[in-house]
Amino acid sequence: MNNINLEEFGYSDFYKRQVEEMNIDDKDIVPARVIEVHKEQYKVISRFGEKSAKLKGSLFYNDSFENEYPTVGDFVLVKYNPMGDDVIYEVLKRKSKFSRLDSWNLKEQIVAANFDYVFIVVSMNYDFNIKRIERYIACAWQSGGTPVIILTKCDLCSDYSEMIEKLNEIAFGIDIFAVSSYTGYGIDELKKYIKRNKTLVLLGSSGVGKSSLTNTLAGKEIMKVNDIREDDSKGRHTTTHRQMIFVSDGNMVIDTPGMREMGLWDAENGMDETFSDIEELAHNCKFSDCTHNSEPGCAVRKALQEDTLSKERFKNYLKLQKEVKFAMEKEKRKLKSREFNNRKKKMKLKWRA
Ligand SMILES: Nc1nc2c(ncn2[C@@H]2O[C@H](COP(=O)(O)OP(=O)(O)OP(=O)(O)O)[C@@H](O)[C@H]2O)c(=O)[nH]1
Ligand SMILES: [Zn+2]
Repeated sequence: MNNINLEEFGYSDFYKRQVEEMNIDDKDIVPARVIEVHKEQYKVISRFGEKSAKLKGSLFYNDSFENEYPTVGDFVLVKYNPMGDDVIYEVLKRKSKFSRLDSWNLKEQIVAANFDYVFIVVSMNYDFNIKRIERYIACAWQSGGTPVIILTKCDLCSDYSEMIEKLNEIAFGIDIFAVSSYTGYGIDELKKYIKRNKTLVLLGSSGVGKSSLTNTLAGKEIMKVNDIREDDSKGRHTTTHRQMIFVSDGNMVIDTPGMREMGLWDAENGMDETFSDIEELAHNCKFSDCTHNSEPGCAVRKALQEDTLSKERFKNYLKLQKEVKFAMEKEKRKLKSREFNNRKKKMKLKWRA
């Protein structure tokens, strides 16, 4: 691939101006966009095509990038190297970003940058939770992207007018779409976001249909969809490491593990509010770590017996709890081992110095 026009990949005046102000007189230093991040290795796209790149300075660790490590979606300046890896010199100011707190060193970790739209993906069949959607919206506005609400799996729901009504109350000025990746319903209306040089991120809990939607928009299978039985609505968490996905010419979806995790952190925080009645009951259980299974003095089971708590609701509570826990633990394990490796590397370098 050669002679790429980076503008088609979102390189707009906002970034161009930054570069102009730097007055660089080296012809080999060019703007590029980060499309993949591996341990020390990056993949960037510039006018010279797709290339491998490394950070300037130390191969392993670089203080000058401490707070500004490039992330997927970033526009950067690279020194073009026809013989090998390009060298990343500078991260340009971002127009939007999602970040989360790194659990190891409590630093901000940016998980996606420079997207235009934030698709808030909510499944109609069981995921609908207005409080959570409100938080997603707040998150999206804060990120600098434009939120769009997508209600998925509308083939499973004959009447969703009530959901739309509820959404209209909280989502001022935000476009709301009901779609089905199975029947294709509503997909055409989303096409206005699938434009050249636009970048999207998808925010939403596991199993709501983010991968399916991406595939449907692309018109081909780019992402693996894990089939679940609709009767138990459980999401699968086998999402592998993907990064920038090219849906159509110059239209991109950022899908990083960190981005997926955002939906989950939020789901956990949302547990309390969503099921505040059950959490409240649980306060009265004899044991503070009661699992509401067979422990004596369980207030939740008592409520179930007395029918003051519906079995259906309790089942949903357990479902969400299980989903969130499972996914969180997996992500945490991954994160820990990644951070452990990074620390090991830093230690080694200190040693050598
Ligand atoms: N009925 C119906 N099922 C759907 C639709 N879209 C996705 N599904 C199903 O929902 C399940 C989850 O879909 P995915 O696209 O993998 O969901 P995801 O949000 O990417 O999930 P994670 O990868 O776990 O984050 C799969 O079994 C899909 O077949 C839809 O429009 N209608
Ligand atoms: Zn209990």
